[in-house]
Amino acid sequence: MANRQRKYDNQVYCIKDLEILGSANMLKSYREYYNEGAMDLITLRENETAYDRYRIRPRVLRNISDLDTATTIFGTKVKFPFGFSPTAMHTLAHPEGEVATSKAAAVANIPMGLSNYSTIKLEDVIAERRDNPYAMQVSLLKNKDAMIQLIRRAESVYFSKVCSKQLINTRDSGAGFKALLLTLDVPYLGRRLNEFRNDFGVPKGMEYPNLFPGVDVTNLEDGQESMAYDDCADWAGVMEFFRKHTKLDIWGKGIYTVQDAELAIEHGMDGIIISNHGGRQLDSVPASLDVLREIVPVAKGRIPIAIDGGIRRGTDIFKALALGADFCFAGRPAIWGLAVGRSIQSKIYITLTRFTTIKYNGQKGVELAINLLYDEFKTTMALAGCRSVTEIGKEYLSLLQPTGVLSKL
Ligand SMILES: Cc1cc2nc3c(=O)[nH]c(=O)nc-3n(C[C@H](O)[C@H](O)[C@H](O)COP(=O)(O)O)c2cc1C
Ligand SMILES: CCCCCCC(=O)C(=O)O
Repeated sequence: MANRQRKYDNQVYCIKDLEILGSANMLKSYREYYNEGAMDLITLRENETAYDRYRIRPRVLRNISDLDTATTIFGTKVKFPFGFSPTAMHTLAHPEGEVATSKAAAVANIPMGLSNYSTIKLEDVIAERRDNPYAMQVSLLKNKDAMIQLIRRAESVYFSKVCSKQLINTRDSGAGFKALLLTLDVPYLGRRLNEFRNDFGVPKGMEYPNLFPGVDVTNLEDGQESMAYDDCADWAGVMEFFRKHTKLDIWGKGIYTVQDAELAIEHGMDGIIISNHGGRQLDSVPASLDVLREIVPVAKGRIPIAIDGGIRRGTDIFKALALGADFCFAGRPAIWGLAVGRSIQSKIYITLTRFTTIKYNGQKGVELAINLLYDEFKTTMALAGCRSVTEIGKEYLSLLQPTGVLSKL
């Protein structure tokens, strides 16, 4: 039983349970903002179901006693090939918001992408020394000053931090922001019908303290120019701007085609995330897993390839790696973990004999999400007979044809 954690809080045994319990803890308009996507949700659904078309082909008697799930991303060793995609406004799911998500990611030693629409200052998200890597997501805006001040702040958290009165160069420890994730697929926001139907809005006085510090975003007029997306952006201009303003690695997030993967390589990006924004931008685009299969034959080994969208199980992570991804991210599981955290009560000790109960523990909810995926991934590796992440390859998968026939990849 050593490899199995049988009892989880609140009867949550898999990410689906987490989704159900977390969703029940949220207001309808917030729940639908998080869980739904663009138009008829075709891509949103396919992101998940694409994984079900593959079957794992285990090998036996492989001596998996030294099984190692570790890998590297953004130049840093992490616990397993999984991290959090940047998602906006975590405080709508839990009052501790991105701080809770960050603490859980740090405890687990996995990477976290921080949205530029985070509702907590990036300096507070990384307030203590952490050894896991972070990536700052940047939307391409017309307002270049907003992006430049964001980059400066992300870099200064990365380069120098005072810990226990000692100045630490976090570049050496692996902590802090190591990369920018440029969101390439939002020249406009997608049409999310739930937001129209629910008249989705954020609470009065809310800010995006990383992009527009001090601005009450609920007071802005629709289409406010200072916050507008850059609909003139092109490859050369974007790369020139970011290379000029940062020393951090530059990853492109929102790659949907082989042609754009080629352009990312040609323009010297440091990595790509194959992503359709969790089905929230253009509906009817293919599942990200199907795009991965097209991109791997031309891009593998030339640029690090990550994927997000629909990853809900350890077997999904295994399948993406077997199809050639170097790393996997997911967005919504962190949100559901935060929301589940609303009903996790924790006892904290004040002295050796007295303790108090904290009602809301967002960090514990997010840790639950990570632990589930980690346990499932480790179990999958063990049962498939893979001792290290680099051993996972397409020989461990078959494609299940609609006829029921299994075909080799
Ligand atoms: C509620 C929500 C907010 C998001 N906000 C951002 C964002 O601010 N910037 C960004 O680049 N992507 C954003 N995304 C997209 C995620 O980074 C990621 O691509 C997506 O969640 C992956 O799909 P998954 O949720 O199925 O794992 C958001 C996604 C969700 C669900
Ligand atoms: C003006 C705030 C927009 C936040 C958008 C965040 C996002 O990308 C999402 O998918 O939602």
